[in-house]
Amino acid sequence: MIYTVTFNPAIDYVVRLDRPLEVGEVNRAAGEDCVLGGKGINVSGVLRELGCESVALGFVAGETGAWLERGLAAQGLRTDFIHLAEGMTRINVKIKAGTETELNGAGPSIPESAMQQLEAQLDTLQPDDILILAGSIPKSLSQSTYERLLAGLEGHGVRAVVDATQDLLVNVLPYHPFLIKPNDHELGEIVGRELKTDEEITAAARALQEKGARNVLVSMAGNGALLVDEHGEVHRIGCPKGKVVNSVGAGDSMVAGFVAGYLQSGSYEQALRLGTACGSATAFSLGLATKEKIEELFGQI
Ligand SMILES: Nc1ncnc2c1ncn2[C@@H]1O[C@H](COP(=O)(O)OP(=O)(O)O)[C@@H](O)[C@H]1O
Ligand SMILES: O=P(O)(O)OC[C@H]1O[C@](O)(COP(=O)(O)O)[C@@H](O)[C@@H]1O
Repeated sequence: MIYTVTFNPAIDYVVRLDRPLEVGEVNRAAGEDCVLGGKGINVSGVLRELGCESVALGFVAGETGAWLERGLAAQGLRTDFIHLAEGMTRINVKIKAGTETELNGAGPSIPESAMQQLEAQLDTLQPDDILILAGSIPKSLSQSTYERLLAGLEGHGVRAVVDATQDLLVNVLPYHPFLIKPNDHELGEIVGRELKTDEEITAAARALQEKGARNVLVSMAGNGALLVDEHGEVHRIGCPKGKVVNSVGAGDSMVAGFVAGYLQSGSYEQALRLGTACGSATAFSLGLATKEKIEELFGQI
């Protein structure tokens, strides 16, 4: 079974302007949509489109949390969220005005008792299960939070996928995650320099492998992606052509496609192709990638 964990789920409030955003002024939207999101939840949504079952775990709170949970159930997603007694699941504002501006909320605090509930859920995972830890954590938690979960699972034979930034990601490397997926900017932040060429990206990805990561997938938005696999082989892929509508969730879609592709084929090359089809299918759609859009783009890669 595949489990995704979203510590800080979100309702993505996507607002479209038909002119550039004017900071400090009243801006009137041309239209708006609400998308139920958060990185792990997005991964679960795209996995479902690919015919892979998953359970979305994580923390929800308040009326927005109830809305999120109800909405995901209506979409047919399996969830097993922990309910926090205080606070509210955040609303993240995504402004599409030619360029994309994001305003992501802080999210509710997660008390130690709720952390322990999550650990009890993860204790039931079986060898060969896949655990996907994706997204930020509320400020109240330490940057060793993902590390703590992987330390607790050592020896269980669970394969971990981690999509996070900075220390939250770096701290899990000694636990040999099966896959990490920084984008090129996040990878640059980790190694402390701007990465401009494929050679520089490859060298930085290898540095994270030396610290313990098995496969490092570096996404580069419209420039495609680069994978350094666990055998040291470098795979480079571009993107299919299309009109970008909303790239929120493209990275999560790529993670879903990569995992599903690898489970189906055992091939990193195929995993990268399906990951790319899913990432671009989301970038070219208002919400997340659909099965039809993924199949259409997969045929073009
Ligand atoms: N503008 C785009 N055009 C085509 N494909 C895209 C675009 N943006 C993202 N994608 C696809 O989605 C993948 C992940 O996107 P990226 O923006 O790098 O992830 P993240 O959201 O994690 O920063 C890319 O590698 C690519 O396959
Ligand atoms: O565009 P990406 O990186 O795939 O992720 C998009 C998702 O991540 C979020 O931006 C939240 O990100 P964080 O958890 O890192 O704050 C959600 O609002 C959105 O659904």
